[in-house]
Amino acid sequence: MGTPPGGRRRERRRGPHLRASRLSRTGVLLPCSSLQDRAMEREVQRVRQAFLSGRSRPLRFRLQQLEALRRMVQEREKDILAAIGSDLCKSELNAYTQEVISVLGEIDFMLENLPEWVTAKPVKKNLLTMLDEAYLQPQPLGVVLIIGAWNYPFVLTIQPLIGAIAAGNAVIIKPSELSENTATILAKLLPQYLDQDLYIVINGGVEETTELLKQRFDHILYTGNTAVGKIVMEAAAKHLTPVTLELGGKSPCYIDKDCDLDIVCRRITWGKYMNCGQTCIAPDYILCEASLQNQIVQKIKETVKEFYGENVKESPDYERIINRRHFKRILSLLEGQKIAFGGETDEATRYIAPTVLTDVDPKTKVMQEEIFGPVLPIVPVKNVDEAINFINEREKPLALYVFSHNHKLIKRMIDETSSGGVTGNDVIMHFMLNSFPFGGVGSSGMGAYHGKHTFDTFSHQRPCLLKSLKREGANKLRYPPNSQSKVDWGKFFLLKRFNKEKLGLLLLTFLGIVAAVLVKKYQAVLRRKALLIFLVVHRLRWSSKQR
Ligand SMILES: NC(=O)c1ccc[n+]([C@@H]2O[C@H](COP(=O)([O-])OP(=O)(O)OC[C@H]3O[C@@H](n4cnc5c(N)ncnc54)[C@H](O)[C@@H]3O)[C@@H](O)[C@H]2O)c1
Ligand SMILES: CCCCCCCC=O
Repeated sequence: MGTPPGGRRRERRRGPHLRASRLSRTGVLLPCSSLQDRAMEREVQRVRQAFLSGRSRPLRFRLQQLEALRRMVQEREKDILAAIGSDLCKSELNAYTQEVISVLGEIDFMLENLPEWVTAKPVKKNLLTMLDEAYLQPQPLGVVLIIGAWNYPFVLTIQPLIGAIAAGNAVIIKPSELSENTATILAKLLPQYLDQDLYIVINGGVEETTELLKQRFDHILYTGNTAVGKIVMEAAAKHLTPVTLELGGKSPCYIDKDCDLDIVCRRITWGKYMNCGQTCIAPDYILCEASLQNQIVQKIKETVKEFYGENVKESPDYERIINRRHFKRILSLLEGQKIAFGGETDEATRYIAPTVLTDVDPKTKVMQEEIFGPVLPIVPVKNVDEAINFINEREKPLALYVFSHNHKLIKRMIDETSSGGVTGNDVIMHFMLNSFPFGGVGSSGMGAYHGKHTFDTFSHQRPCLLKSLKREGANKLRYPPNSQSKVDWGKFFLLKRFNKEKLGLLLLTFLGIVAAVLVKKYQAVLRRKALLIFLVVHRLRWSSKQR
């Protein structure tokens, strides 16, 4: 890992030093802005040409690229863990469990399921199309832009990449400049393992991201804050590019009286202070009855000691705030608050101790913005009704947590509120199940990914209807001149619903036709005649019922 916890840390220059270099295949950038614009355009063009060559589409190629990506993660594991470690002061073990495992699991899942996902799926047909071929064919969208976040800089960039490759797209990856070491290692390693024209990394700061966003993409997946999410969506709108926005928000955590507080506080402590609170789905604040407050503080305090020892600063499991700007922002949230526990800070190492605030006034700053740091406010409420109102009066959060032995209460919370995802009696864990789509709702985001959902996000489900140039007789019904009889036939074909009995009858008719096909000489004629007789009989019965 990089700088050891508690050791001296150098505040790195971010953005500017990345900008002060030339844009190349390994993802570094030019100094002069007009040169940079053109270079950016050329890079996107190069990726588009590679996509148009068609080589990203065959299943075999996608599987090979995913296998190469898995090899990269396995062979260069130490470098990847060191980069993550330097960015967030994270131990190798934590970097592995919080980032690398999910990536490996996602690649394996794709490799296992991709052959099935890429195949065309037949769809249900109606009377009009029953003799035609009708199926959905997933197809790649084209050139996808992935803008990553710094808080889990590896998994939040590579997990979408896996799905984009699986879906057959070309991809431009823009890692966050705040996690500079991971950004650099991605730009170095990816071209060594993946097709160098189809999948490229572009590094840089806000200026470069702004420039990049002027280009036309076929989909943009952005992970980060809501304000930048709006900038991304506005830029995408200029090209009518669809977006997936993985944003943040204040994820509430309601603790009911009827629960086991020891277990509840252990789970909350884990989810809140992991990665020093810099987790998009960390419980942002607690809602509970005032009488529970002191016990919760006490139990969180005990758990912090159990997890990180007497001196949290020395724990290899406790990370640091990403930069000075965020450090100062989090400190400003403590002003005027009652610190029940924690509150120690060290600017030189960007250390903020696990902290709990009690009796927090909802009007204060700490309750107005996403905390994204190791500060946990407790807001007392009278009961579950007040908690539900509290949540519903605010923006829709990315996650919601509710703790109770009372299953009905949990269900009620789910029914009467809205959030990107929910976990009952735990935190974070819905992120780990890739059959769930991961994403927000309202101001916490739009669209989702993980597992098959990523494949779907980066695919177009193309409806394909293949008709024969024969059987023109039936088509006469839709050609002018129109008549009442044609309208009646049209109504029959489009509005008629068969119940199960009638479907059975239809099946029998077809079986009869099949038998006829086997024994008779003129099978095609027979089949059409039998079908016609069946349809005429049904149409007449249906018309007489209508009257
Ligand atoms: N939903 C999720 O999966 C998820 C995951 C991680 C983080 N988040 C959210 O991200 C937020 C923290 O990340 P952050 O906001 O510090 O990320 P950030 O500021 O690093 O932004 C991420 C990317 O946006 C670009 N960017 C920043 N400002 C820009 C601008 N003005 N114009 C164009 N591009 C710009 C950056 O270059 C970077 O690549 C939190 O709100 C957190 O909840 C969400
Ligand atoms: C093991 C925990 C991973 C959590 C990742 C959350 C992504 C959002 O910040």
